[in-house]
Amino acid sequence: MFIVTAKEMYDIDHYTMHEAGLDGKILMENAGRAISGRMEKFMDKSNKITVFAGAGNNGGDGFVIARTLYNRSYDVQVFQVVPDQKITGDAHYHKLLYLNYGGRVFSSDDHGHLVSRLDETDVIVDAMVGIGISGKLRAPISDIAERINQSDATVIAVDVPSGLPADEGISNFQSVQADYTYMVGAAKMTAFLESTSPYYGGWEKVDIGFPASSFPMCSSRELWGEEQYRETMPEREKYAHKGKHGKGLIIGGSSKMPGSIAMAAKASLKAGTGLLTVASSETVIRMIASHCVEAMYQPVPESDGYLTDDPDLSVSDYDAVAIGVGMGRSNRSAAAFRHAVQDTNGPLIVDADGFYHVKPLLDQLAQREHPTVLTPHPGEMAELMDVSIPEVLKNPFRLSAEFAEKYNVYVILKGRHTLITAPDGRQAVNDTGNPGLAKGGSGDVLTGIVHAMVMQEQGIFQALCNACFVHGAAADWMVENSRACHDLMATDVIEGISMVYRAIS
Ligand SMILES: NC(=O)C1=CN([C@@H]2O[C@H](COP(=O)(O)OP(=O)(O)OC[C@H]3O[C@@H](n4cnc5c(N)ncnc54)[C@H](O)[C@@H]3O)[C@@H](O)[C@H]2O)[C@@H](O)CC1
Ligand SMILES: [K+]
Repeated sequence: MFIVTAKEMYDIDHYTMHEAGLDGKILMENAGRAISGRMEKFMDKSNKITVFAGAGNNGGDGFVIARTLYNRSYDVQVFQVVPDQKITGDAHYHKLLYLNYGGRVFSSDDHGHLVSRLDETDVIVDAMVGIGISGKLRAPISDIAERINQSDATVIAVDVPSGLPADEGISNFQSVQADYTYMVGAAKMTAFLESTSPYYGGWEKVDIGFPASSFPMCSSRELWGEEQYRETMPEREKYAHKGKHGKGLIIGGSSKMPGSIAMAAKASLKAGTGLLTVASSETVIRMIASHCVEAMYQPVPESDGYLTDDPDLSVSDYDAVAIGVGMGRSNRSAAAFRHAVQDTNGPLIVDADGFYHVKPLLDQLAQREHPTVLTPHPGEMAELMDVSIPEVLKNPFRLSAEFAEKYNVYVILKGRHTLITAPDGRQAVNDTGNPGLAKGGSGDVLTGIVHAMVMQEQGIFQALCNACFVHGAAADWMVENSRACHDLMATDVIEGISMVYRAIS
């Protein structure tokens, strides 16, 4: 499923109508019919349905929904939230059809009727404003939005809850709070932002007949879920040997945080790494070796509990190197970091305290011939980019793309909707995971899975998307079957990896 901005959606519309030749009225018919069909799961024939229709094509969708439901014997009334003369074009065509079928349209200026109808309404259809919104919701629609939000009815939004644009970048907005949103043709960016996604309620995409080829032409952003995982995750060959699945190195750990690297190592092995070496201080190795017996260990010198550089550590001998987990922010470790950036001869994954060390080396990352992967959460991303955390949360798509392009890195911006970005601008939002992952250790496990995935036979971008998918799906499986979000531990997520591999292939 593609994720679009308003401009991209209008480009898809334009292509469909003017290049492929499908009439806009038919698209609107398809949208309204698809939504009314799916809405029926929320209703029965005794329900009263009130449709709020605006002036644009979003309102047009509303008139099709009203006609379809009216024609199926539902008790439907439409409240038009703009004067008659504002309803033009395809929306006007569908308004007339609705009237010709016998439907009734009222003005939202008739407050008495509006209030009494809302009192008895079971289902509200919000078709006031869609992705054509500009700025904050204006009166009278802003007042009606407030009334809708106070009502006890089930609120179904058409395309987007009225008040939200498709694009990221907003902070001052007022929106209808939907229980469920049917997004038309493609998912909209605001469905994945921390501040706006809750207004969508549950959601799904409805297909209205846009040519499949128009989406990749207009957008390079998609939602990564089970379908994409199944399509891209490589199968293990029958005669594969351990060397085929990657010879990996993880560098990190400090005496204060020995667990991090242990979890990353376990996750890496569990996710499929063929041969794993853990490079850490002797103190850390003593603490963790019995917890991860499958790994090999390479002691490196330490100072005051922190790793220092070991010039003899041959980072170039490994297929992929992960560095940073549990490493701490001591400047004693800076040289070890530079060593990994300069000599790693394959994908380099940087996480956690690694960001502190990598920041002065960003220009060097840009020169690396092999992929570099950074896995920050919004706070770490803000520090890397010298912007505020609210700024990152407001513009995650744009900031990740700018950063990835500038420094030639892959970025995994972690969060409720983890966003994966490639240096060439491709982006994916991961579809799995739950609040149980908001806990110390989750990031270490993700690093381990990413480390394993980049060594399997798949494109690097797909590898990162699949790593995020497996991480979230493992957490989901555990929460569905044996844990709750409260008690889910990072080590449980490692256990869940097996279930994902067994269940989805
Ligand atoms: N072919 C198409 O163009 C299709 C469009 N579709 C629907 O059309 C929508 C986009 O249609 P439009 O481009 O006509 O735009 P919208 O219908 O989303 O919005 C435009 C209307 O909203 C009003 N408006 C804008 N900002 C406002 C604000 N801040 N406060 C109050 N009112 C405001 C404008 O005055 C205008 O009347 C999509 O969201 C989708 O629902 C679907 O029917 C599929 C096909
Ligand atoms: K809407």
